[in-house]
Amino acid sequence: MTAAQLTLVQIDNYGPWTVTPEPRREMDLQTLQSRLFADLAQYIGNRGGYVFFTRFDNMVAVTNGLDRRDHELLQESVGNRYPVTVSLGVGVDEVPIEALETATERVQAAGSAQSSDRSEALAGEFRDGDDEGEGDVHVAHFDVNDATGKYTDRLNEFDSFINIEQGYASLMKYMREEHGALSFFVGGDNVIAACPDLSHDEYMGAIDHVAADADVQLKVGVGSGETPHEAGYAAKHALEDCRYEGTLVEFA
Ligand SMILES: Nc1nc2c(ncn2[C@@H]2O[C@H](COP(=O)(O)OP(=O)(O)OP(=O)(O)O)[C@@H](O)[C@H]2O)c(=O)[nH]1
Repeated sequence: MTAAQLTLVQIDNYGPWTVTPEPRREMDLQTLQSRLFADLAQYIGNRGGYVFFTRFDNMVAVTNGLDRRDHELLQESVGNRYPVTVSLGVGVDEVPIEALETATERVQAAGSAQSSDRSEALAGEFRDGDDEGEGDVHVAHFDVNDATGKYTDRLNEFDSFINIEQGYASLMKYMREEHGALSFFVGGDNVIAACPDLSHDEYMGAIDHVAADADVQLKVGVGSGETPHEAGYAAKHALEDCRYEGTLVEFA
């Protein structure tokens, strides 16, 4: 059986901190946020997980392979090195959005995002990493066809960005609503999605939808594995197969 373990990372009481004792310089906040994301990417990535920056004050991670102790150490390390702390909620489900719902409810139950009483909450269930038979996580790596020729080499960066973001917005909504999948922009023209077990036709449906809705042509490689890294790495290979075969959907 497939099951994704999702972790919501939420900075504790960040809103008030950004304006106390008076508004902080924006580029200092940007530096903090991007460094925190980089640290999470390294910590979680080294353990086979994936993390996405989403809104920076809240980040979403796929943490199959990370146990409670890994989460505790992450909180301790952030707390030691940053002027902010993070709360973590963890959920497990075949459908990624359901796992994230559970993870989110657990953080919300511990207190508001803007409560000075909540600090380093950790709540959740963890997949048993010892159980090899527990099943795979599915990762889809979407990429815009010839983004370089269509956008990067032709348009200014802002208009390229609008085109890519429109495709992303269309895809993320469709995948969430139709399949409970979570799609995240990861830079360039790339979107990585944590998905349930979907068929070739279901991925084709997503690609057709984005082409009609946002006039952006995607292709996708899909991989499965015990950890997000294994699944995502296989997905990258499948995407290379798309390039080689000239196809729009390939499974590793
Ligand atoms: N995050 C991430 N970004 C990537 C990856 N591969 C490419 N990119 C980004 O995507 C941009 C475009 O690269 P490609 O997707 O290879 O180029 P393309 O013009 O769309 O060509 P085709 O994908 O072959 O149609 C690059 O400048 C990178 O920023 C990847 O595996 N991960």
